[in-house]
Amino acid sequence: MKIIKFGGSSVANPENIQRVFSIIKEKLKEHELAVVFSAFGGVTESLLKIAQLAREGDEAYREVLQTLEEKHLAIVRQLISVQSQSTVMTFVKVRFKELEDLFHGIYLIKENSPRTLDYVASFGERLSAFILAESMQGQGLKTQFLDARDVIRTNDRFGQAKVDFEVTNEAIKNYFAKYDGIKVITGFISSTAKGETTTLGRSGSDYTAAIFAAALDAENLEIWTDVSGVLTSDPKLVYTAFTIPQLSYNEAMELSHFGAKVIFPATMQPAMRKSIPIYIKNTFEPENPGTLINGEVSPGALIKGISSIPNVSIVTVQGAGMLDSTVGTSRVFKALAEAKVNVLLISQASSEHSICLAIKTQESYLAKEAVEKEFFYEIKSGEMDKVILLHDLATVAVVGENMKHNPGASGRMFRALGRNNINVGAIAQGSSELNISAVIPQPDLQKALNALHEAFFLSENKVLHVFLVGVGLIGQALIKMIANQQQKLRGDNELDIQIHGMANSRFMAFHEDGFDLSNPYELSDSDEKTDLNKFIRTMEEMNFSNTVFVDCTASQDVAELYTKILEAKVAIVTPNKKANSGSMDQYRALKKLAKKRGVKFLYETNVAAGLPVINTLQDLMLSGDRVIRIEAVLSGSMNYIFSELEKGDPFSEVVKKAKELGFTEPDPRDDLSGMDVARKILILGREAEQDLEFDSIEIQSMVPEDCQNLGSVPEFFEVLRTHDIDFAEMLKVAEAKGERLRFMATLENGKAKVGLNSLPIAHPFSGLGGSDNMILLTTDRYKDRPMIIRGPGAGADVTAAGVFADVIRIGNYTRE
Ligand SMILES: NC(=O)C1=CN([C@@H]2O[C@H](COP(=O)(O)OP(=O)(O)OC[C@H]3O[C@@H](n4cnc5c(N)ncnc54)[C@H](O)[C@@H]3O)[C@@H](O)[C@H]2O)C=CC1
Ligand SMILES: N[C@@H](CC=O)C(=O)O
Repeated sequence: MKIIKFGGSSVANPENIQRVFSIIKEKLKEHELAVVFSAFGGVTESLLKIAQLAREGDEAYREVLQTLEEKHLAIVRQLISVQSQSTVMTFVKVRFKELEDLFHGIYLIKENSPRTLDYVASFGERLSAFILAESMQGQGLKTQFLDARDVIRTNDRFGQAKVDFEVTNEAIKNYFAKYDGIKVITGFISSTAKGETTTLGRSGSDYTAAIFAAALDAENLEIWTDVSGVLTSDPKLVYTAFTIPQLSYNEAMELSHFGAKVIFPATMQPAMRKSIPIYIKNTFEPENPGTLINGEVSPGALIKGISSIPNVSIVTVQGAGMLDSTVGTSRVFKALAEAKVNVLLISQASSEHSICLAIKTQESYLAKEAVEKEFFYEIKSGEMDKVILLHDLATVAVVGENMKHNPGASGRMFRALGRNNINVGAIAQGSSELNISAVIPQPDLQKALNALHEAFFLSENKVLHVFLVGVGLIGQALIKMIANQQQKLRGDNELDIQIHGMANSRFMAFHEDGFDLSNPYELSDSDEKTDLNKFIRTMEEMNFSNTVFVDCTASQDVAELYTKILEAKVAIVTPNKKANSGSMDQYRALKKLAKKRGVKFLYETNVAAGLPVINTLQDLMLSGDRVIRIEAVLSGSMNYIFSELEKGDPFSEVVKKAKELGFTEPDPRDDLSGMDVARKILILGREAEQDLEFDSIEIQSMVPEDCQNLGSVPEFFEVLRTHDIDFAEMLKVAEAKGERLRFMATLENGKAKVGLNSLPIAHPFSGLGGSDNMILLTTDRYKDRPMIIRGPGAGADVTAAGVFADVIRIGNYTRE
């Protein structure tokens, strides 16, 4: 014998009901069955709502009741053939007439006792199970409708009645011995010895099914619902959550205590006592094996699932009065029990001076009142403090029997939370080592769940969630690189990089599961106009763990958002120099903020694209070196322009070519004016721990005066042409001296200079061609011969590769 139970969503409408019938018919091929039904979806809520309206004297109750009757009659019409409809129609109409009288009574006497409400609610299952039994009969199945009030005996605690198992088990066995056919049973309802209708409380229909399974020593119990079993975490918050194939009874109970909603612990008890396996299955995906809950502890994974409870408060009771812990603690719990406050988690410091309780926020005020009343005199005398409430919190719990005697689970849990800057307010671990739970800030809940899910279930693959602003030359090259390397990184590096948000100056788009990079997304297809604040808001709302904001623009507006981004504990990677070349105070503030928030702010490509200049300088400084002098060619475009000029092409053409090759800034005047190089030497100076402001840099501009204030770049090129001859002349003068023109930056004694230099052929910079950069670092340690870093310092690929390397660095940093 199998007991199968279908919840309200499974029987919400005729289409779903037909699915249920198919499942039943399939099962009947191999097993004897008894079926428990909940009320049709939404019916119990409607009945209770009508009772409330009637009690409030609101005549609208009649209309809602009529709609409910029509809903049932419509189901009858659709499920039962015209010839067989009349008995069922009469059954339904008689029940609704009774309900009408009942509600009229409530309307008149304005009273809704728990006893009345139980009776009202009972109609939901009585109607659904009867209609479904008749309908199954119509489909050729031999059924026997059973109103569970005839067999389940309870006390008179209306709303949450306690079952008398001795009487109930006997009655069930007798009933099953007496009647043939598939028993179609009302869930949720029961009765007292006096015949008063009672209900079994939350998830009462599951409980009904478990009671029957235990009484009949069923082979197993199947709970059919609208999700595919118990998932590793809440799928609305963790998109990678998956079905747990098997759970022990203890694991299932622990998961549901901490918020997993599929099964309610009390309902499992009767089946658990008899070691009856419970399957949680999905009516809408019957082929999915779902979750098996039984007495076994399956080997393997350290934990089975992660559950959470939102809207939690910490209630702290403290003071010398607690020092006699046996008395203090017991008085706290007595007061809470009397106030019917449910305690989710308890944490007590070894000093026994205080006790910390996690309680649902809506009950926390009651808890405070109850405890302060209990300790009234101690608080008055100063022996105890007033109860402290801390709100806007949530609990997360990792659950699994394999944590028992296996070190590492708590380390992994708190490392994952710590790496994601999630503050832990209280911790508890039962001595059974079945769960470790922590209280965290509510706004961090989704991030925490994802971080834990990754740490425990996807630990081989660290997921990095990227939000990219600036999908121009560098941004596009970066996307291509990530797309090409995605598989390899997943395999060899166990790093999964997903892009969830993209924006250029016109449009933005988001993808919760990550864009499919093998199929490039065109931002122009998005109908969402770029709004940078909204971009950041959406990124925050997605609340992923390990989030990286990548800025591939040259925009000041984007740079100004960095503070907000770092405040949100999101890492930043950028080739954009604007933020680091603002004021010294701002530069320091960003670094300080990143450190404070524990997130990375990486900008290796601010100087010399992908060449390792900034990291090298930082390493030198960290290891105690001191920079004496920096001499450098820091502009790929300017080096290209002046070295190509030597081949005889006109200056304006060479500049155009540098732009086409992706060496220049979006506006090439930023290069020619020396501004871009000035920003770079400023950043290098600051990395060398020197206090430098942009205004102090001596800059020689190569932009002719009449080109400076022109609007568009094409206009600029037009006018620049008229100066080709001047640049050709400049080159001629240098060549006549046997020298080369190179655009250089120097920093010495706190003074930075940027400009064009005529250099002897033997100078190391004279040999530089193409977009090459060269940086000579003279330091205390590299005094006789400077350290040299040389290579291509501009271009889409080398820059994107540098940005990519910074992103990967963050992936490695966030790894356990
Ligand atoms: N080209 C190179 O070799 C190197 C470039 N860089 C830096 O990389 C950055 C990007 O350069 P490119 O890709 O060449 O520029 P680009 O002009 O090709 O692309 C810039 C992108 O940013 C977007 N954008 C601009 N302002 C925006 C705003 N306010 N909001 C949203 N999107 C905005 C544009 O729509 C475009 O998609 C610049 O900061 C540049 O200095 C750094 C090292 C080398
Ligand atoms: N425009 C720059 C590239 C980025 O920094 C250059 O020419 O070097």
